[in-house]
Amino acid sequence: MSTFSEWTPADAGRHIRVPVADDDKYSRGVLGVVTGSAEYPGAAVLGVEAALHTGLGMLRYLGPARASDFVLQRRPETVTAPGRVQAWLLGSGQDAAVRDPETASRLDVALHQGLPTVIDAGALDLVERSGGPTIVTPHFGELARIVDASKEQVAANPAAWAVRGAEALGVTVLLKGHSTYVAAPDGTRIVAASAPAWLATAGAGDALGGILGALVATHGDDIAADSGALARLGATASVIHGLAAKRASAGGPFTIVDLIRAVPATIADLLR
Ligand SMILES: NC(=O)C1=CN([C@@H]2O[C@H](COP(=O)(O)OP(=O)(O)OC[C@H]3O[C@@H](n4cnc5c(N)ncnc54)[C@H](OP(=O)(O)O)[C@@H]3O)[C@@H](O)[C@H]2O)[C@@H](O)CC1
Ligand SMILES: Nc1ncnc2c1ncn2[C@@H]1O[C@H](COP(=O)(O)OP(=O)(O)O)[C@@H](O)[C@H]1O
Repeated sequence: MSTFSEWTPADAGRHIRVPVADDDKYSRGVLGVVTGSAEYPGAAVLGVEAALHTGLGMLRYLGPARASDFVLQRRPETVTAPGRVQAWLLGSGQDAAVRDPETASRLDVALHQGLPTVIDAGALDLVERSGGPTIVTPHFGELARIVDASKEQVAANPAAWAVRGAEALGVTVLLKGHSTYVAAPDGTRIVAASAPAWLATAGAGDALGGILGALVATHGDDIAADSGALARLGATASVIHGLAAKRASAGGPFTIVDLIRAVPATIADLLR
């Protein structure tokens, strides 16, 4: 049985890139995002919001028109024209069974660029086409589907199934739950457990995807140099997400928009 090391706030603080005087919006990192659908436009809004609150140079949103309209209404900072990106966030709020042809084509183009890629929800079935360093973010039900197990089997031993997933898929697996297990094909094994159970609410995973997408877009060099970097960034995203949830909660319920609003102050605390 592999040993998972616990990711602390101090570890997370060391994996947040702070802009320097020479930076511009391109050097900080550009994230391309193909998420959301006519059925689930809210997932696109939450992922974009979360990425922008985590900090990055630019976000290009290239999802379906209905979702794009909502994203722009909420975040006019978003760029909706195609162009160069350093990383991709794909799949949140999409259903593989009803994917429209334009979104399918945009996912395909993204997956073939060989860039660091975060794959969530409806794009999980496309993982084999991903040409770059890849991290997938399934919940128990989604991992069970991918590795052909039952949800009960995964729930009974999530650490072991995260490892099995990483071995079977050959990519880094971030398995979401009360404790989040991150396993990479190179043997990196990390667990993050900072979230209150109030976080078990719709849209929480979409926000995690955005936080992770921003961290991946701003750490291109580290990811190219180190096969365990994506796992460490995944665990960092999970710690930021969990601590922002705690801050939004203050012991009670909260909305995912509240969690996202708490992300900048959470990051500032981690950097102190
Ligand atoms: N505002 C928006 O636009 C939102 C949009 N969203 C988007 O909706 C899409 C569908 O996502 P989804 O997770 O609801 O369904 P899906 O992947 O088909 O699950 C399959 C089965 O797995 C199980 N299961 C589910 N969750 C589990 C868990 N945490 N832990 C363990 N098991 C779990 C459960 O099986 P059961 O327990 O019923 O046997 C379920 O039936 C997706 O694209 C997402 O991004 C949401 O993010 C919400 C906000
Ligand atoms: N009981 C729990 N305690 C703490 N965090 C949880 C709990 N259940 C789920 N989470 C977190 O909430 C998020 C749920 O993600 P996901 O299932 O993809 O939801 P959605 O698709 O609705 O966004 C994950 O980040 C997971 O780690």
